[in-house]
Amino acid sequence: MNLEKINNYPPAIKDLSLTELKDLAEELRERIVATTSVNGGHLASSLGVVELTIALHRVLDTPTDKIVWDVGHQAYAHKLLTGRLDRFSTLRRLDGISGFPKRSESPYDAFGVGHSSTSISAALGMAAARDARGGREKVVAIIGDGSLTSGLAFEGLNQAGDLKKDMVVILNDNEMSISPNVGALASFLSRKMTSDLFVRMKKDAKSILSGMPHFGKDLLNLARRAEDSLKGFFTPGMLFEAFGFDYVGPVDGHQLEDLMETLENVSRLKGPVLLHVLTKKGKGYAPAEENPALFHGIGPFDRQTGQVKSSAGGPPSYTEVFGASLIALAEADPRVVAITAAMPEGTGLIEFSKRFPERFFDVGIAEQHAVTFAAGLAANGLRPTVALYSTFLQRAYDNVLHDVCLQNLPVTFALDRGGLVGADGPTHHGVFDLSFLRHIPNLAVMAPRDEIELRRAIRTSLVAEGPFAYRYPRGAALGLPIPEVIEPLEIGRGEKLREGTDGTFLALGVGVAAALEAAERLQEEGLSLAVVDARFVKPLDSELILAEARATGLLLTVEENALQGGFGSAVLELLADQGASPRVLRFGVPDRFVEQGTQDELRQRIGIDAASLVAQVREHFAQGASAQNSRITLATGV
Ligand SMILES: Cc1ncc(C[n+]2csc(CCOP(=O)(O)OP(=O)(O)O)c2C)c(N)n1
Ligand SMILES: CC(=O)[C@@H](O)[C@H](O)COP(=O)(O)O
Ligand SMILES: [Mg+2]
Repeated sequence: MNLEKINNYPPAIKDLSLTELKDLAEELRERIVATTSVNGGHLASSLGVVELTIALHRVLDTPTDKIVWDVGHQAYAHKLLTGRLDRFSTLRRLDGISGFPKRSESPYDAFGVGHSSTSISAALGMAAARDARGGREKVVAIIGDGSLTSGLAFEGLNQAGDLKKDMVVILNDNEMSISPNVGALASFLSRKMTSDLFVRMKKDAKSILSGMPHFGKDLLNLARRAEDSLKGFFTPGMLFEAFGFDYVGPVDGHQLEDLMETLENVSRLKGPVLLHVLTKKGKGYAPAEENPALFHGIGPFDRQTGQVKSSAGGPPSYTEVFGASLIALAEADPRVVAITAAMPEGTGLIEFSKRFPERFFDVGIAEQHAVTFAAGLAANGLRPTVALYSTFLQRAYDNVLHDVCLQNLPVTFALDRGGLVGADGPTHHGVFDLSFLRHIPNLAVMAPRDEIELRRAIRTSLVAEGPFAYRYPRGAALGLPIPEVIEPLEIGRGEKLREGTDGTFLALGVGVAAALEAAERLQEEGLSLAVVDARFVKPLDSELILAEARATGLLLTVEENALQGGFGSAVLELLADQGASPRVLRFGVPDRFVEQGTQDELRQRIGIDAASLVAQVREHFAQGASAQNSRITLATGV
């Protein structure tokens, strides 16, 4: 098998014949489909770049030459061609190989990634470093048409055109982001538009020229010769050439021979070059070709039928609850509008977009713009909800602070995938939001414990006078019956859920269920723990927290967020400011990046699931007097 040969020695790809390379493409597709059907993963994007990946490794001298993937969700073939065949079955699993390129995993992974639109900037930095130290390696960035919609990509293009470093940017154009691409750039890149325009122009020119009596024929021949440059002028080449790039393409991204030849030529050119490659998302696996959005990032599926192995009939996901609830509230209030940054499916806004097309905005992969755009909407009378994955809001910190909160505008941040997300790993865990939001003045920040509280949070956010953020986890809600009337929350007010005398769990979000279960189990061991859902990280329910500090003298904070600067930190600040001195144990995400795994595995590993809480609290009480020597304990997990 060609793949096995290459696995033992990646440069062996240079010795394969064209037929063997084509067979290799089949082997790669087979392996990618087989593994993702079991593990889940980013199937459609990876299938789309199989030939491109082969061509890159065939033409370049990796790992000396640098391949910089954008987002990195399409890099499965790259992994298989660079010594990770044996471990590929562990893709996205606990202690397995990552779903994204990762420098610590392989020297072939030139740059770690997971968030989009970083490739051009990173590749340019590498090219500048190469020149500074007199190196000779080639640098190639591969960016998708969706990722190109981000401002960051254009910042990279802008500087690259100015620095004129030798580098290649490959635009992998499949006309899709996760969903079909949006925005003016998408229409500009559109194959239909460019080809229609070109054909029409050619036709018009031909009939005008051939109608001229004397020199019409000569002109027609001249025009034919000029066809290539004319085509370049009226295709996306125009855009990239304005940025100082040489534009080559479009090239069929599934024709291996042409692709290798073009890449060979392009990699010898001086200065920045943009190679435009046309690919098909999901190529080679019919269900993914037919439904690339579903197979963008998919859970385990039956590879014969393409049917997703879902837990149908279970409770709705938090994402679905959010989407349905926002629709209900939008029906009653015409000022309610929703914004997504290229993730209408992921954030549960597809139904909203159909129901209220005029009140729904997909801004592309442009989180910073999404937030400032929302600020503009709010400044002019609307009630925008910006629905983003928590991890992607990290991009827009200043926009939240400067454009929304400083002006106290009523913008809502609906932060999906708050906490540990699972298989996507450290690039995607939403475990920093409570820390990076809670110090911003005017912003209320809360984490609902279940779907009823999420509905209440949504309702509250739309009547709040200023900005409001709520974050909720990836995955299924608890399946609670939804009351007919959803009451808004009192901002800054927690709720005591369980009485106890030996200590108090102060929890929020998914931590509440874990604390309740732990308290229940500890009761059986003779320990009486109260449980409070703090709800808000800001404003804190200081009254309730101080009362518990006085009543039980032991506070156990539980959060699925970084311990640094998170909820537990906020409690400590409150206690210090008030001169209160209960014993405090903090449970949360330790000061390191958490790897991939299922959410349950990760919670267990860092010690915030119910069983781990029980064990740690039991140990605390067992230690008795010696533990009293230190007043604050960090529960850091293993
Ligand atoms: C900053 C950021 N926002 C959103 C995402 C989620 N996301 C991952 S891939 C993707 C679509 C990328 O489209 P494209 O670059 O065209 O790649 P394709 O999947 O089409 O190959 C999106 C929106 C992300 N990874 N990073
Ligand atoms: C690569 C990327 O950023 C997205 O595709 C992300 O992996 C989606 O995550 P969910 O599966 O949680 O929607
Ligand atoms: Mg794309």
